[in-house]
Amino acid sequence: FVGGDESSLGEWPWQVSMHLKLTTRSEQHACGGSIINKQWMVTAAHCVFHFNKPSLWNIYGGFVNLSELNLTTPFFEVEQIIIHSLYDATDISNDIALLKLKRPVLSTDNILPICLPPKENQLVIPDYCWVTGWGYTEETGNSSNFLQKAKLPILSTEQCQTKYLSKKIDNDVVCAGYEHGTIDACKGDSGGPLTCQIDKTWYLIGITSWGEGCARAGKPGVYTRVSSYIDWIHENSLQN
Ligand SMILES: Cc1c(O)cccc1C(=O)Nc1cccc2ccc(C(=N)N)cc12
Repeated sequence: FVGGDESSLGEWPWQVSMHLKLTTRSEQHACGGSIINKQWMVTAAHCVFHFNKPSLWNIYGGFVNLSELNLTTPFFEVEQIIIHSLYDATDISNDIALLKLKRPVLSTDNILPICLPPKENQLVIPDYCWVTGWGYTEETGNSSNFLQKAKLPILSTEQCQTKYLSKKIDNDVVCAGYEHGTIDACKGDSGGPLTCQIDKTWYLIGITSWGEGCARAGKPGVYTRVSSYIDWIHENSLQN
């Protein structure tokens, strides 16, 4: 995340780090994700599209400092990966996936689910919301050890379309960012949450998806609009 501040433990208890196992003994943070109930988490489809074997992933929750993790740190294993059937890598549409965890998440002070918004836009989204992640701190940089956070202004669909004239910006995404750039999500933040506090409750409004470069002026971040996928989430994450 570019231009953010360090988060404290328990501030974003739904945030998880998805570690991709490259070899039997090495893994690395690849994407963020959000816990939505005791058995399921949501992330971006582009995080898992080429790595859709559940055994490739170790999910870490309840911490803010990546460098604290070691081979004895407990993690959640993935039982099932469900990628939206309409995910399209060319225009990065329907960039959403569900991961079923092998064991239920026991909520602690530092691990709690985030609320899903009601479907369609029944909620009034505030002018500013929060984005968090361990992604690149510069466009050509590398991941941050500490979970970063920043408050970003929410753009209207029309405003965002004017920033990306060659792309399709519709109501299935939500854009966030300052006109001058400077503060923005980046590679490695993908799949993580855009959360808004509405009447004292935190809701998962967006999933970090893409942007042209990172923190560039006039190039806001683009997030999957979660309220457009509530039926899909409920249909696919049946808690049996
Ligand atoms: C293509 C690319 C890189 O290779 C390295 C860093 C960034 C990029 C890039 O253009 N954008 C991106 C690539 C992958 C995930 C991204 C997530 C968020 C944003 C954002 N600005 N909100 C940009 C992303």
